[in-house]
Amino acid sequence: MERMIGVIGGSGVYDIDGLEDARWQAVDSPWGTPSDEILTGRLDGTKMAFLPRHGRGHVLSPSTVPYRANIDALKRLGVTDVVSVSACGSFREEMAPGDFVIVDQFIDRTFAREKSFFGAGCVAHVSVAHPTCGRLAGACLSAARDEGINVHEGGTYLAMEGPQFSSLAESKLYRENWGCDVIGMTNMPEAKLAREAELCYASVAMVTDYDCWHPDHDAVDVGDIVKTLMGNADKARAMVARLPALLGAHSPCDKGCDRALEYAILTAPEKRDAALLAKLHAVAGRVLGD
Ligand SMILES: CSC[C@H]1O[C@H](OP(=O)(O)O)[C@H](O)[C@@H]1O
Ligand SMILES: Nc1ncnc2[nH]cnc12
Repeated sequence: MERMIGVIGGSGVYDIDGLEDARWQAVDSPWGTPSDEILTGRLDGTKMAFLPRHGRGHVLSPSTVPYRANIDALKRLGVTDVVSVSACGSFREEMAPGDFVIVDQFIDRTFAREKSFFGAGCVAHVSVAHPTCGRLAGACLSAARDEGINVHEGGTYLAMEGPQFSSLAESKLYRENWGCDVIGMTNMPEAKLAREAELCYASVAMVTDYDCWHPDHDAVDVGDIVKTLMGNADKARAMVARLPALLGAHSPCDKGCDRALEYAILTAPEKRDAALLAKLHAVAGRVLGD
């Protein structure tokens, strides 16, 4: 198997540069239409695929991003490693606007999204105790450090439904009682779906603001966010450009992300739903067979 790095670009990140043989291609998925066409090409010889999460021109809200179609489409293209780059608010003074956080935990407060490829007719339960891939996250950390970015290793990301930002009471709850470090609206269920699809997943959260808990920042202002976003997006592209050299050739994931479904499917083979199995072909074909 050949390594292919998939990058899901969040707010402000609608393309990546420097790809050889670059082309935007439509990918069909039985889970719906992905957020946009996918930009494919090679970087330092490594296969790359880039998908703008909200679509070019930012047309999709966090609740309407087709998370299942996106992950399925990346898997269909041959992606082995998914790097999510996202804008986020910060709950920590030391995680300042412009800093990057290599997220390693999530609290999922989203409620209006499809969260699994599995369901009636093929039930599966994967572990998300460690929802990001330590190896891929480590490469992102090194890439960001090498780029001179102020980057924090580890952090808990509160995934909220949105699209409105948090109230002050929510912001204080997440920060003071739940110990969260950053907040955003998109990494869930994306990370859960990547795990179900046996893809390594890392989340690079790029701080744009202090949410509303901070005494000097009364409310989140999208105008301020956009100013910070532009600088963050340039840094993200530079960080991504360093990943092929850091990751090298493909090898089985030492954290087991690529075998997440090994013992996850509970539905007896004779009770499985043929239509659902057909939809699961790209995501779970390794364990379901043909
Ligand atoms: C920039 S305002 C809030 C918006 O930005 C983040 O999106 P993404 O995670 O795709 O970068 C945040 O989650 C909200 O969707
Ligand atoms: N404060 C915040 N809350 C939720 N999502 C965000 N994305 C960027 N800043 C955010």
